[in-house]
Amino acid sequence: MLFLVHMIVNIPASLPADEAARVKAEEKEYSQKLQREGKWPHIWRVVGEYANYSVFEARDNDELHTMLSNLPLFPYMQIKVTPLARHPSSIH
Ligand SMILES: O=C(O)C[C@H]1C=CC(=O)O1
Repeated sequence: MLFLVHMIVNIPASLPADEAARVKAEEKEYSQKLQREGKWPHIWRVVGEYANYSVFEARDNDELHTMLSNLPLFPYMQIKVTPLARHPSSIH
C-alpha cells in the first residue's frame, strides 16, 4: 500500500543545539535506511518550509505507524497521512 505523508518539523528552541544536531543525524540515517529498503520511495522538501511530502510503501497501517513513530524527529513533527489508491486513468 502507498501512503502520502506530510511531515512538518518543529524543533523547540529550548532543545540544546548539540542534541538537535544529534537527532537530525539519526533521522537522516534512519530515513536513508528506509529509502534503501524501498519503504520510503519519495521524499521532497516543501520549498521555504521545514517540511516534506513523502511517499511510503507499507504492508498496512500498522507497519506505516511503526515506521513513522520510530522517526527520531517524531516527537517534534506534525504528520498527516493520506492513503493512496490506484487511479483508474493511470498507465503505470
Ligand atoms: O527534513 C525533514 O523533512 C524531516 C526528516 C525527514 C527525513 C529526514 O532526514 O528529516
